[in-house]
Amino acid sequence: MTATKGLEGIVATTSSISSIIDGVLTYRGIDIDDLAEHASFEEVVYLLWYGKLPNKSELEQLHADLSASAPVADSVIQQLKLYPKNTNSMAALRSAVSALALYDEEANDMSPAANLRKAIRLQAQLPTIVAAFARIREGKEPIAPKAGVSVSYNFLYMLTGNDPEPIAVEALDKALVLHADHELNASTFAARVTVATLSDIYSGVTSAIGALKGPLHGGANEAVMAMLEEIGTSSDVEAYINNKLANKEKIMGFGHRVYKNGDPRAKHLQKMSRELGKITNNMNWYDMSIKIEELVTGQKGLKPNVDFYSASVYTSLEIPRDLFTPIFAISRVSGWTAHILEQYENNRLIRPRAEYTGPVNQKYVPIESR
Ligand SMILES: CC(=O)SCCNC(=O)CCNC(=O)[C@H](O)C(C)(C)COP(=O)(O)OP(=O)(O)OC[C@H]1O[C@@H](n2cnc3c(N)ncnc32)[C@H](O)[C@@H]1OP(=O)(O)O
Ligand SMILES: O=C([O-])CC(=O)C(=O)O
Repeated sequence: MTATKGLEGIVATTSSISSIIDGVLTYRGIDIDDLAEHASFEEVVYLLWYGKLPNKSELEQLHADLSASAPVADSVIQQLKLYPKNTNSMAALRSAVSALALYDEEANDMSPAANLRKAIRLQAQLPTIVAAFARIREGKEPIAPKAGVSVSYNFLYMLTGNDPEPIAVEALDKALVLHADHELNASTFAARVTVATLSDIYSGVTSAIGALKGPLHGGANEAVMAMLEEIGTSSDVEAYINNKLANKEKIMGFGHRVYKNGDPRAKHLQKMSRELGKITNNMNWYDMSIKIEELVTGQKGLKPNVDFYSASVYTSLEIPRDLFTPIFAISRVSGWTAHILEQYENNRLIRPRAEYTGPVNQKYVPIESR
């Protein structure tokens, strides 16, 4: 038995949800470029869950269901108020999502219909939790979700209490479309491993949030912004990046386990970053990002991944840096739940093997002889 480090190249499941073939990302067979251009986030959520684009009435029903499910149990909001004010935002989200299960009477109902209802509640309630957490830690009251608006609109509204600008809603919506699913990435795999024991959907999503939090995965978008802030201006980019590369340090937001010729989502986010920079009259983050890309791609051949330009996009939308990864979760919960439902449909326990590298032929030594 020989281990493959990081399971690179191992095909661990079949799935009909999303694919990356020859560098092309599709959701249910539709190219991400097509979806980024034309689809709303809710259409993508429907596509991931049901395997087809919704017609008008199906989409209206999904909007209505998400709207009706967006309010979060008051007990969970009260718990958020008890978290230390400096709690890591992904730790808060992980804990609150785990707590949602305690107040859901269907939490352990494993029927497909109940699991779909829980997927809707999870999709609807993650934005409410993230926005409530962001306000509570600033000493403000959470804002109740608004009925009849999109997930993107509602999230921005609940964050600030103001009706967001259409351009901001459009930008966030496109970012959510781009982040919704990604084959067997680490957090989706974590979700599938958890529910393959026939554990519940809340346990699966809680595992996934824990996996997304790390800086090698979803946490990279916050690390990118921390880097941009640390560098400060375009004129300091070259020295900073050269020094990092000389020290063999990783540049966050670059590289990918699967894409070696570039992440197809990055160009959409780069374009959004430029457009939002122009609109907000602050091209600094975009200009720095372009310079970093030139240096890292030029010297290492590494291309930006989805996390790189999303950092400057969210900053232009005036979203605090430590909400970037929770926003990733707000989008990716659509993919996680689609994969969880698919796992339940055709389940088998996921239990690989380890190549043992420890000592052999050891004997128990009585404690007085050690
Ligand atoms: C949504 C997402 O999860 S997208 C990924 C987000 N993560 C990041 O942006 C973090 C930075 N990137 C990375 O750490 C990696 O590229 C990963 C984790 C994304 C992929 O990792 P792996 O497939 O395991 O590649 P691995 O880390 O082994 O890198 C291969 C080589 O490229 C180098 N490399 C990979 N990424 C980077 C980077 N961002 N900066 C500098 N060097 C890098 C590694 O140091 C390694 O070099 P070596 O062979 O000389 O040791
Ligand atoms: O697929 C991966 O390994 C990481 C990624 O880009 C994602 O989850 O969107």
